[in-house]
Amino acid sequence: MAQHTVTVRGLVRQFGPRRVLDDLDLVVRQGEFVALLGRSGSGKSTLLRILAGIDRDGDGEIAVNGTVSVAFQQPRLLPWRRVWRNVSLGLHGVDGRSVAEKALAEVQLTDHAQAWPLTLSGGEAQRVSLARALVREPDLLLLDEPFGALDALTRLAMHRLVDDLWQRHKPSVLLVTHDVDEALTLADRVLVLDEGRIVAEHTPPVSRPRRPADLTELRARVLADLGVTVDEAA
Ligand SMILES: Nc1ncnc2c1ncn2[C@@H]1O[C@H](COP(=O)(O)OP(=O)(O)OP(=O)(O)O)[C@@H](O)[C@H]1O
Repeated sequence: MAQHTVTVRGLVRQFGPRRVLDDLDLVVRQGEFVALLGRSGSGKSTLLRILAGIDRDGDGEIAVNGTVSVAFQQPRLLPWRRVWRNVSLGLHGVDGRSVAEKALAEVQLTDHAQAWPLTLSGGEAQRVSLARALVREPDLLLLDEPFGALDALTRLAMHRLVDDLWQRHKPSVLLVTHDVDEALTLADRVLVLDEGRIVAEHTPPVSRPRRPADLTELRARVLADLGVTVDEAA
């Protein structure tokens, strides 16, 4: 039987008196793309930080099988290092330059390997951040609102890129997002977090790329789970 990349049971994370995560269960299967939706403050980033090992104060069973890379909403590049060095930072025992160039080619940034981060557009910087995550060939890719700060067109291009990278490398992915369409377009399973637990789970059609027209009904159901009512007449 295939092993799960993430198994979480009974996870509790408390800040003072407030239980942000409250007896949460979650499984991410090997090679599965899971999106996590939830209202602001529902604990999505907290969960990701716990899975990434950045926050070690969660109680419960947390098993992450394999290597993990994280990409955040802000690319967090080091401005004093060239793009390729940002990508290869922290890699040991390999030719950093050539693995960085390979990862940059995957995100179509070959021409920017020598550039300084401050000369990049927002979308380019976010692609560097993705290259940096991919260069480690992670078993689990944690994406925390990675496209939230991008304009709509760049975001669509990033969706295509991530879909393509995922299909080629098949890491397990846990994507935190506010964007219902992003979740429904990219993920195998869409989870809704509320009151510290997963309260709903949806499975978009398996076909890829997914057409917005195929997702209308599902979008309304997910929005209802999030407490948003859709005006049918709109
Ligand atoms: N270090 C901390 N100390 C105290 N409270 C915290 C801390 N980190 C997070 N919280 C609280 O936990 C709750 C969940 O925060 P988290 O960032 O996980 O939410 P989120 O679902 O990712 O929100 P958003 O969608 O707005 O990014 C919030 O109410 C936040 O104020």
